[in-house]
Order: sequence, then C-alpha cells, then structure tokens
Amino acid sequence: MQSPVIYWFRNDLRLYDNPALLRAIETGKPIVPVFIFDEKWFDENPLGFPSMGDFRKQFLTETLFQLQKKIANAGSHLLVFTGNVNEILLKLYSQINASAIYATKEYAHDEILAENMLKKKVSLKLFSGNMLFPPESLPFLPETSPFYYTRFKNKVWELGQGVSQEKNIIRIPSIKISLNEDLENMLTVLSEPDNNIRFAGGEDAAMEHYYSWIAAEGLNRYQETRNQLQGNHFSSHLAPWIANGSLSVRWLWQRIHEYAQEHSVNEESLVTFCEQLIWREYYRYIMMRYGNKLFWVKGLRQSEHGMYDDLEAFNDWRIGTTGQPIVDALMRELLHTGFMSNRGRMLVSYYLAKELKVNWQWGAAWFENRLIDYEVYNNYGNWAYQSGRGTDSRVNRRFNLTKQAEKFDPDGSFRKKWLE
Ligand SMILES: Cc1cc2nc3c(=O)[nH]c(=O)nc-3n(C[C@H](O)[C@H](O)[C@H](O)COP(=O)(O)OP(=O)(O)OC[C@H]3O[C@@H](n4cnc5c(N)ncnc54)[C@H](O)[C@@H]3O)c2cc1C
Repeated sequence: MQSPVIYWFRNDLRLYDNPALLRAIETGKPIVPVFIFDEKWFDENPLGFPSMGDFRKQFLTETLFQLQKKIANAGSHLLVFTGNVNEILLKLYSQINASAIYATKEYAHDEILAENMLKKKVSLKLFSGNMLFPPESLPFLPETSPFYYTRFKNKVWELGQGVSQEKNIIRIPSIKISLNEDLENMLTVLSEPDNNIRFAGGEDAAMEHYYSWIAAEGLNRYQETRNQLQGNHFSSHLAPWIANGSLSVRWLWQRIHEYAQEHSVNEESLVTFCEQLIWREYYRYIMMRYGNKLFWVKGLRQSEHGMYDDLEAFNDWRIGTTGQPIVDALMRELLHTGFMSNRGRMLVSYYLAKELKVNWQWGAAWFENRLIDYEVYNNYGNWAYQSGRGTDSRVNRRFNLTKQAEKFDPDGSFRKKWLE
C-alpha cells in the first residue's frame, strides 16, 4: 500500500487557490484530508467564556459541511475530529503510516509552537496560502518589516501587480483507511446547517456574497460608505470567509482588479479597498516580527500607564450596559450577531482601553469569542493599535463619542435598534 499524505486543513477551507493542498496532490500519493476542532477553543478562560463562541463555531461548522461535500465530489473524504490537535495528528500519522503532513503555514505564537512540536516527530511541509504577499515574495525579511502601516504599504504596493492564483483542484486521490477506536471516538459528525446566523459558511456562500456586493455597487461606493455602522453593503462583509480561508484573498484581489478594468469603478474606492486588504497583510508581518509581545498587556510599546483588571466595568462593556449609548448599541450588536462594523470596533475598543482603562487583552479576548470573522493577527493587531499599545503613531489618540455618534448615526436609528 502506498504511504499516504495527511492534508491538515487550517484556515484554508477551500479547494481552489490552495497551494499547500495542490503541493500535497502533486506528490502523487493518496491524500487523507483532516480538520481538527481544537479542544482548547472550547475551554472557558478565567473571564468565564471560551475563545470560540457560538457564532464562529456555527459558521465554521457550515463551512466544513460544505467543504466535506466538495471533497466528496472530488473523490475523497474529509475526516473531522475534536480533541488535542497534535495528539490526533500524531496518532493518525502512525496509524495510517503516513509519509508527511501538508498544511498552510500560520504565523501566530501558539500555531508556531504547535508546528515546531510536530516538526520534531513527523515530516511537516508548510506553504503560504492565505496572503497576498507571503514572506518568500517580499524584498525584505519579516523581522525587518516596517513598524508603521504606511511604510509597509508603500513597500508592498507594487507587488500587487504580481498577485496570482493556483489552479482549481478537481480530484483528490484517496485511500481506504481504518481508524483505531481511540481516533474513531474523536471523530465529529457534521450536521446539516440550519443557517440561522447572519452569514452562511462555505466557498459557495462566499462567492455569492461577493457577487451580490459587486452587483449592489459595493466596491464602487466603498469610499463613501465604508464607515457606516449599518446596512447590507456599506463594506464588503467578506471578512468571515476570508478569515477561515473559504475565500482566497488572492482570488478577491484579482477579481476586483479585473472588475475595475472592465467597469468604471471609482478609483479612490478601489485603492481604499485594496489598502484594507493590505492592513490584513501588515498585521501578519507585525505578528511575525514581534511574536508573543502582541499578547502582552504592555503591548509593543512597553507602556507603563495604567490598565486595570476591572471585571465589573468589563462585563458592563461586554453586554452593552455601560450607559454610553453608542458603545452599548454596538456591543449588543456584537453579542447578538457576531459582527460589528470597523468604525464600531474602533469606537468600542477605544472606549474600553482608553476611557474605562480596562485591560485591552480582555477586550480582544471577548472579540475573539464573538466575531465570526475573528483572525488572530487582525484582532490583536487592531486592539493593540486602538489601545495605544500597538502601531498607532498617536498613542494618545482620542475619540469624542458624542460627535462620533452624531456623525455615523445621525438619525439615531442604529442606537434605537439595539437599545430598545
Ligand atoms: C478592535 C478591532 C478588532 C478587529 N478584529 C478583526 C478580526 O478579528 N478579524 C478581521 O478580519 N478584522 C478585524 N478587524 C478589522 C476590521 O474591522 C474588519 O476586517 C472589518 O470590519 C470586516 O468587515 P468587512 O469584511 O466588511 O471589511 P471591508 O471594509 O470590506 O475590508 C475588506 C477586508 O480587508 C480586511 N480589513 C479591513 N480592515 C482591516 C483592518 N483594520 N485590519 C486588518 N484587516 C482589515 C478584512 O479582511 C476585510 O474583510 C478589527 C478591527 C478593530 C478596530
């Protein structure tokens, strides 16, 4: 029997433009595709909630349900487990006598630790797959990546012309395997999703959403609408699919440029939208450069001024009972939908960290639980920025929340919707 390759799906839940999966297939060996719900995601933290909340779990489950169908159509079967990730991979590796594990590379602290532990015991092959400008394409080393966003953007902007994609995956060579009882017991059966959250998971839903945003002139009007707090297409709302990799950012980058060439898209809107995608790249490089420091209360600036572990203030903020109407409305939206606009995220993170002076890491942990589009790099990078512990050059930047509410919710309808 030919020794198979394990394909470990992480935040790359798609069968198109997936370099790591394609490289695995190119080995010519049978592939055993696997996804693992890390048991750590469901452990309660000291604040009383797990890192993965119900909305993200449902979105991920829907995504996997669809991926499993697509993999079945490609002639294989996706095994879904729940448990200790490395333990499951190592057991599977030895039970099926695998020759290697292929996966998409991640750049955050815990993920790198897990990769390094695996590397000591198995042949682990990692490839970039979720970035426009992966480290191997840059003219500088990640450790020397610019601290400030504008310098980073200026350095990578030209590379945007070279963004390309891998070919689609039609067939995945498979192999019949039998699992021992211990692994069988860790298998998770995915049930048909009932679509009761704001976004439907999966590759197809991502495409459908992209085309409806384009058809609604979302890209064209992005510059003027992107700071809104509510509405269907004020910003792309593509983040949930980008975050778990069911939408490829390279596919997105190419599509918007093709669309802009064929239609007269507002240039400022196109540029601003591309800049947002570059923010996403930037925070990956900040994580590569500073690693674990992004999880320290002092952040990247080693600031000494106070941050308090005030649980009462934090809980009021978390459930939207601070008494500050715009903050409460936004936090209730997050609590009940798993989404919040970018402007909203800026205001509530500022309020927690700079007005209530509560430990910003707690706020980031709550976002991690609630946001359907949670990405470790974006979340911790943005939280550090907004709390003055990150890469904002104006560490003492302040918002006047009354003025912000008047500007971005002029008729009060957003506050009315969530506070009544
Ligand atoms: C405190 C705070 C926490 C955040 N946490 C996350 C998070 O966990 N996951 C996440 O994807 N975004 C996060 N963001 C960034 C941003 O708010 C969301 O990406 C955006 O609101 C998602 O909506 P959209 O897809 O309509 O974005 P669009 O405005 O349509 O932007 C397109 C894409 O660009 C990327 N992007 C946009 N803004 C940013 C940004 N500031 N930083 C990095 N990437 C960006 C996202 O992938 C987004 O989908 C956070 C922002 C703040 C202030």
